[in-house]
Amino acid sequence: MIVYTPPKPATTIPVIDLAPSFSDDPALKRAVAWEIHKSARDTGFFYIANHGVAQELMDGQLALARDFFSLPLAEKLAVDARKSACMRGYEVPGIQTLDDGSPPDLKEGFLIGCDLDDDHPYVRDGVPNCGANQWPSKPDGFRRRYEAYMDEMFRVGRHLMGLIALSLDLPETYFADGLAEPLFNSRLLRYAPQPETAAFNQIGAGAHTDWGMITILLQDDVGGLEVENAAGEWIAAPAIPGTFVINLGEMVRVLTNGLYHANMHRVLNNHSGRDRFSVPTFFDPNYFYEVRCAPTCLPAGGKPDFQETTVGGHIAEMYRKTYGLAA
Ligand SMILES: O=C(O)CCC(=O)C(=O)O
Ligand SMILES: [Fe+2]
Repeated sequence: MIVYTPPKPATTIPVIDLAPSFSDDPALKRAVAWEIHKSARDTGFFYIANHGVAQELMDGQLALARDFFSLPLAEKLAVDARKSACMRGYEVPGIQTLDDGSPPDLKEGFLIGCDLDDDHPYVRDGVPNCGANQWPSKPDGFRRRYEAYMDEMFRVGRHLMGLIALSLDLPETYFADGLAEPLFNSRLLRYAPQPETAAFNQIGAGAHTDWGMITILLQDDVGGLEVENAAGEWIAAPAIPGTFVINLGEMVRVLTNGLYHANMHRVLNNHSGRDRFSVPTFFDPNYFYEVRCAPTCLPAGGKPDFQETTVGGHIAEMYRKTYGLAA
């Protein structure tokens, strides 16, 4: 097991330069993996810079969100997620409650995931949350633009999973079995300025932890994302030009026996007077990949504290809970 103790509760989220991790020099890769290790032991959040995603593509994806949400309501409702058995498409404000017990989130969204047609064995077998996307006819090129963005998210997601493996003293290819066809969900989000009439504790996105392995978040310059540190204080994760925010989800806790954190975070949009747009992409190994404690995260003879689980099963369960779909 790797010995490291975070010195004190974080007050900021670190920026990790990925450039050396694309080199063939193992020492350079390991140095980046070590930076990931430290932030994963701390808040489980870090920014990545020099990831290779073109600024144009990042700006274009935020523009796609703005263009879609600016459509008249009737056009957005043409792809209403409530019509989709696998929750794809437009999410009206208030449809999700990420913080159980609080009022619904104020955000408005659009969700895509693995695009599986009716003949796919998962769909035929009724595997929860599997099926086809609902693509809107406007704005122009919506599907092409979103898919081009996702190609890059797959590249970054696979690369990060390799670095996370290295950061745990595992081979870089440790997750390769599960990453040929990753399970992913990605969403466009719009956070209108919080109305004065909002209920107590009703915010853009209620406090929650993410459900899968890693989240790759693109955000505009409005700000409002906050992360809970080890002292229980909310610290800001403001926009830093050219970066993505990466955070670890609940599956990483299982993988590392709690060594790496999947911290609470939330979104407020109280002060800007503008809409905030963001694009979180949830990147995971395939649906039936079994997540269990990695051999390097247990002392010899130790028993893991967390039950092993499949990525897809856990995510489907969390959809049911947060969208009020529980049977
Ligand atoms: O919009 C954001 O900045 C974060 C969104 C988020 O935490 C989520 O969708 O899980
Ligand atoms: Fe989240």
